[in-house]
Amino acid sequence: MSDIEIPESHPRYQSLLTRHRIEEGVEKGITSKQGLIAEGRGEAFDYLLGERTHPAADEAERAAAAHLLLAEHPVLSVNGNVAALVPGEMVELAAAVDADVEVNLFNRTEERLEAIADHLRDHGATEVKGLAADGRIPGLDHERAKVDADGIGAADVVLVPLEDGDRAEALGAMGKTEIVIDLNPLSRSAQTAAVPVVDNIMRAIPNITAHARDLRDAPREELERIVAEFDADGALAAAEEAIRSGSLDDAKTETEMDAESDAETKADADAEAARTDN
Ligand SMILES: Nc1ncnc2c1ncn2[C@@H]1O[C@H](COP(=O)(O)OP(=O)(O)OP(=O)(O)O)[C@@H](O)[C@H]1O
Ligand SMILES: CC(C)(COP(=O)(O)O)[C@@H](O)C(=O)O
Ligand code: BAL
Repeated sequence: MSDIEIPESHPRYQSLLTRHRIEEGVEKGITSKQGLIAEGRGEAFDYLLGERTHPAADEAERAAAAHLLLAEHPVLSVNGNVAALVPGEMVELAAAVDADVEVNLFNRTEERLEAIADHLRDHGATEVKGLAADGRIPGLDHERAKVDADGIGAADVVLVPLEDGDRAEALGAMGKTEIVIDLNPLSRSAQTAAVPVVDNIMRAIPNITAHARDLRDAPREELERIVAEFDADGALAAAEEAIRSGSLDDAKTETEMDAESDAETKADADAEAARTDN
């Protein structure tokens, strides 16, 4: 990694930190060079989204937590970018929802598989799947088809961050519920997901974990209600609207908008009353 220190006061500190983690990931043999390009694409969308978690993404993160808690066998898929950016956070989420962690790579090499598994173990993972690769996802011709039969192969809910739509579609065809994290609301993976989380993985994973901890003791009915009420198309539309309007900083939930409109009506009425009094 370059030795340049980024001051925390820099206005784009988080984004620069992210670049450095990816750069370091490449140097350690964890992230592919393609990962640098994928990071650049993600950054562009994050810039347009105001580099923050908007209310629709937070709702998706809560729905993701509910799905993971309800699952019989949840699995968190890890590629070279995910391992470089959020290794400890993925291990923490796995512990919070009792999920397996499985390495699954597009640019698959044995060296990188081993390096990522070691890196996850260094961050507290006790078991890392993906090295057996004794299962296959039907209908995929590339390396992402290789999965562990008792990992992604047997999962009912899979978290697939930051990757191509092909596998998201193929996993859906296998009847698995997919949670996708992708900053591009137009990507095929986000469009295919049961729960598209349009947010930076650096913010999304800790927030899903926080929701999971909050919901850990919730009755099953409440988790099922959160899952049933989640609107995937609405979440994608809200993200696209935030990008197009450039007004994410002002993005409000409907409740906030209603409250504001009530306040404005009251202010108008007060002003009118004051005029009448004079
Ligand atoms: N830090 C990040 N957090 C969340 N998403 C990210 C991050 N970095 C990159 N991305 C997103 O990850 C995706 C990686 O690109 P990839 O090439 O695998 O998919 P794609 O071919 O664009 O997707 P699709 O086939 O789904 O349309 C991009 O959509 C990019 O916006
Ligand atoms: C670079 C990456 C985001 C991940 O690649 P890997 O770590 O090989 O699964 C890939 O999906 C891509 O967009 O090209
Ligand atoms: N866009 C590269 C292929 C993949 O992520 O699966």
